[in-house]
Formats: sequence, structure tokens, C-alpha cells
Amino acid sequence: MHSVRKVTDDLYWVGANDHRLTLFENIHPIPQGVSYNAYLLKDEQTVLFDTVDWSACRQLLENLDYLLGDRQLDVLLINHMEPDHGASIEEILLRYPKCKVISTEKAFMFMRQFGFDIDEHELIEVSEGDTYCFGAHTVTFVSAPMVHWPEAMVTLDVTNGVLFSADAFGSFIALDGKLFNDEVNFDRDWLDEARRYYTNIVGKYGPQVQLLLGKAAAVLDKIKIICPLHGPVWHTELGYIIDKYQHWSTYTPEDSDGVMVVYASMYGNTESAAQALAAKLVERGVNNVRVYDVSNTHVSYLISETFRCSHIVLASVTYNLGIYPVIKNYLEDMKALNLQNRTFAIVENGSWACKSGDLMQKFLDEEMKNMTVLNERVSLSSALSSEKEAELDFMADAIADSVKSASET
Ligand SMILES: Cc1cc2nc3c(=O)[nH]c(=O)nc-3n(C[C@H](O)[C@H](O)[C@H](O)COP(=O)(O)O)c2cc1C
Repeated sequence: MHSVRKVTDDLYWVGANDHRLTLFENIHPIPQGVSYNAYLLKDEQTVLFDTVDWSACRQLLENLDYLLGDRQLDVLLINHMEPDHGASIEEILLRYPKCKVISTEKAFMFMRQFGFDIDEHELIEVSEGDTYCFGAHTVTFVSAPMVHWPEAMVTLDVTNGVLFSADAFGSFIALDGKLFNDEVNFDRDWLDEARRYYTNIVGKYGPQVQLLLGKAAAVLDKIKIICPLHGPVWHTELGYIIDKYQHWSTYTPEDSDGVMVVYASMYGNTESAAQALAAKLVERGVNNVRVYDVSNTHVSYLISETFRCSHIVLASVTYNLGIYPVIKNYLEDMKALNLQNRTFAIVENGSWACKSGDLMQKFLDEEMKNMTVLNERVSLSSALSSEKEAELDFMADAIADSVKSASET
């Protein structure tokens, strides 16, 4: 059965929702699913903008069948070749043998690498600034390398201001009938998952996203609708999502008063200190505090929260003279995603040779960029003793002061 939505008078969402996939990219949990968005323009020529994951190909075909009726698909325009969008290319070309393909040189290379038989078709290679007319609609192409693969481009329909933004402005969560940003409560229900999508998938490529945002800024008044490849279509409050992208891509905390306390604890003593610290922070008026057990929280959620918050408390046991491995993995992920400009506080614990504090400090100082570590470290010997509580108070004071000054700037 077809399931389509109208975006404009002659543009349709023809994508699909996926509630079966457990792990996006086989790594990030997606408990609320994901959508693969593709769009069909019915102009003098019919144009399909991107395809969907192979698992959703049948839905795409039914949607196209329904909307095209007796018409053929004339053009397949590929902005992004990652298989969650490109996997159905060959099937589309088999069904519509006269279909031309418009894409970038690199994307055509990827199509061949992935084994798609495209060379029987007319292939139109485009690059930055080229335009193409489908009848009433003319589009122009803007390259978007590493947002988030090297071949990526975005396409602007200069006739009606629709931007096909590829993975930019995308989000986890299946659409389930909704399509537009104002059909959902984005701030309440989607923002966390949009951030988790961006930060884990594209987070590393902040400078490249900045480049794209710079190009978009030059034509911002012309952009009326943003059609990403996952999640809602933006047709109101474009500034809201662009502002989020500004923060994320410049590694600027969204919440200058946000504190996350991430603890690693085997027997509960470090956990107890983490909770005591959280209570002390709230007592000092720092209410935007969340506590995470690193062992129970998938690292993609921690990364997302680390992009949101200005302050991070790392509380780790010592493990075989090292940092607890799961905290180490979290730090490595932060580094891989290029995260910077955060303030840290360190709580360490050990029963005979406490090392985790120095090691975490060294990692932040030497492996990462623009990270500040507060001097007030708390060093536990097995459990939080009453003598050490004063140190936890000093740490809470220091974090509260730092949050206050971050919020004032
Ligand atoms: C496998 C393992 C390795 C450990 N290695 C060290 C170590 O190298 N140095 C140390 O001081 N404590 C070490 N510990 C002890 C814990 O870090 C220590 O008991 C800590 O207080 C436990 O805190 P928790 O109650 O939050 O789990 C180790 C414990 C385990 C289980």
C-alpha cells in the first residue's frame, strides 16, 4: 500500500519509516525508528530525489507507482550515495529503464563501486553552481563534501525555494504519518534525537558543516523549505534548526548552564559520590544537571549530551592502573568527533594505586582541543569519606561559579 505526503503542489514525500532496524549504521540504537526520505517532483519531467534503504525499497516502489500512474520516471537525482539512501538506485533504474541519473562525479564512482549497473543510462554529472531545468522547476547544485560523505551535494530548487539538504538537518525517529516540523513537538520530542543523529553521524565534520551553512547564508532568503533525508521537513522556523546546527558545528554548548555527571562505578562508591555531587550542584542553583552511568548508557547518548552541555564531570574508578574502559571509550569517541570547548571536573577512585584522575586529565589536556579542567579534583580512596565531603563541596562551588560565568558570557 502506498503512503505518501504532499510537500508542495507538485512535490511529494515518497519515503518510508523503519521500526525494525535496531542499530543505525549498526552502531547507534534507534528505539524510536528512523525515516528514509525520498521526494518525487511531478514537473514536465518526473524527478526522484534520492532513494531509500534497501529494506524500504518496496515501499518506495509502491509510492512511485501510485504517484506516477502511466508516467515514467524521467530523472533520478542523487544527492548522497550512502546506502541508507542510495541502496535502491539499481532497482529504480531496472524499473524505469529510460531514467537519467543526475549526480556528482564521486557519487557515480561510488555507484559503480557498490556494484550498480548504471552505465546503460544517461548520466549527467553536475558540480557546484550548475543548474538543470525540469520544466517549471530549475534547480542548482551546491557541493557539501563530508556532510557527511565526500560525494554529498545539496540541491536548491530556485523556483520555489525547496532545499534538498541530504543528511544535513536530518534526525532519528520514524515520521509515522507526520511530515512537517510543525506537525510534531520538535523541541520536546525530537530535539534530543536530532542532536544525537547530528553529533554522532556528522559531529566530526563541524568545519565542513560551517562551510555549507556559509553557502546557505548567502541564499537564506531564497530557502523556504528544507527537505532532509531523515526526519521532518522544515517549512516553518527554519532559523530554529539552523541555529542548532550553528551551535553543534562550532562545538558551542547549547546549554551554557548544562552539567552532565558521567560516572564509572563497579561497586557503587563512585556512583554515590556522583549523586552527592549532583545534589550539591542543585543546592547551589545549578538545576540543569543530569547523571549518567557510563556502563548503562550507550555512548551515542553521552556524546549527544556532551554536545549539549557546557560542563562535564568525569567520575571514574581506576581499573588495572588505567581509566575504566567504558569511560576511556567515551573519551575516545569525543576525540574522534572533534568535540572541544568544554569544562571538565574530575573525580577519581582507587583502592591501592589511584591513577584514573591523572590519566583522564592527560587525555583531555593532550589529546583534545580547548578543554578546561577545573583544579578542584576529588580523589577517593574506595569510598567517599566524611573528610572528603569538603572536597566535593569545593568542586561543586567551582562548577557552580564556572557555570555562572559561562551563562553570563
Ligand atoms: C578489575 C579491577 C581492577 C582494579 N584496578 C585498580 C587499580 O589499578 N588501582 C586501584 O587503586 N584500584 C583498582 N581497583 C579497585 C577499584 O578501583 C576500587 O575498589 C574502587 O574504589 C571501586 O569503586 P566503586 O565502588 O565505585 O566500584 C580495581 C578493581 C577491579 C575490579
